[in-house]
Amino acid sequence: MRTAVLREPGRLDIEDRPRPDPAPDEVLVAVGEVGICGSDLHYYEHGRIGDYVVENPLVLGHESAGEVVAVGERVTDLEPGDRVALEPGVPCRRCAHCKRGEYNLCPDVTFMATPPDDGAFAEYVAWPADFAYRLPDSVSTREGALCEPLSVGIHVARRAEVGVGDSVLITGAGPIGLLAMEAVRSAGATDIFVSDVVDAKLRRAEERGADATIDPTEEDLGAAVADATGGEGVDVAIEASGAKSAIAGSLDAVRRGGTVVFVGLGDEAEVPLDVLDIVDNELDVRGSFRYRNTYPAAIELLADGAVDAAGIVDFEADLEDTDDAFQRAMDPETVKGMVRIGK
Ligand SMILES: NC(=O)c1ccc[n+]([C@@H]2O[C@H](COP(=O)([O-])OP(=O)(O)OC[C@H]3O[C@@H](n4cnc5c(N)ncnc54)[C@H](O)[C@@H]3O)[C@@H](O)[C@H]2O)c1
Ligand SMILES: C[C@@H](O)[C@H](N)C(=O)O
Repeated sequence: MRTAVLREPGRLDIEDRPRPDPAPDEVLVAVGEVGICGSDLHYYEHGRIGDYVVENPLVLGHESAGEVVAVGERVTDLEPGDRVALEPGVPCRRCAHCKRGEYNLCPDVTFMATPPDDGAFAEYVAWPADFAYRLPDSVSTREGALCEPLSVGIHVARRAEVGVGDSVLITGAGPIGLLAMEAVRSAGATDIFVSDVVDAKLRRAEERGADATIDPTEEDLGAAVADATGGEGVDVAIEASGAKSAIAGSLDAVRRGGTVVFVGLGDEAEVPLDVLDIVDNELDVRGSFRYRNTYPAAIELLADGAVDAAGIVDFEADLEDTDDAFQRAMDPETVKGMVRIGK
């Protein structure tokens, strides 16, 4: 089968590899579409993310969906012909976190395209059947692949406990910020503000229904949000850029008693926080890491037409052109590129 393999930073080669066989609990999936994520781009550019270093050739891609072509002998609920979205992180199922149900925190997770585990820029992937979710006819294979970043958005909306009528600020209008916007809207948020430093991203957020957009290089984020909320601040701020200034700005923009959730992963891990401000204003400050139990909700939301995930896509490319597609995806105005492999 053909695969796109990262052998050294800045170079993806198309290579033949043996087609995997499904284990007894696995399905063999003919991959249809795969999204290019910021973390794929980071491995492509730098060959590492923090302690995860690409030491051996690595197949990138973890936002994937496709068609089941074979099932292992113990798989009873999927069959060849089913289209499925693949949840890329498979936890150990045994540790304390897994037992508590917070399997996204499992330290022994196998996560596609995270060294040393290969991802989905390949014609076939063998994957545990319970992490493959059947797609109804009303959900396209592309939308199935986008269940992954949508899941990040759903988890952050859940972590923020967004409620009906809430006002929400989202800093960063990349795929995560834009899909968090879809998730918080479907959770009942009515006033959604989005900030970004790239004009095209702000326009994109407006087209997709943001009530107001803010460029923090042109106006003070906290002041702009205060103006728009009668001086009070938003109920919830979701930080989805990783930028140091947005981290501080999201704390300024939230109302007393409000909630700030950090989902962005910046290059700088240490950022000064005014703890007295957090205490005095009784803020809930939380992190949000990947997701758990979100795929069924993502698929339901897509099937109901409650969220638009495919609308974030700027372009698609064939597997052979994955390297070019990565170059295009690095343009700051691009939100999402997809690689089409099969049906
Ligand atoms: N916690 C998790 O589980 C998780 C999962 C996926 C991605 N992430 C992280 O979430 C962040 C968003 O992911 P993405 O794929 O959308 O990334 P992205 O790089 O495509 O989007 C980030 C956006 O933030 C904007 N930005 C930069 N500086 C800003 C500022 N000061 N204020 C407002 N916006 C600013 C950029 O212009 C860009 O549009 C990244 O840091 C990523 O690493 C975290
Ligand atoms: C969750 C996923 O989208 C993210 N890029 C990660 O590797 O953690």
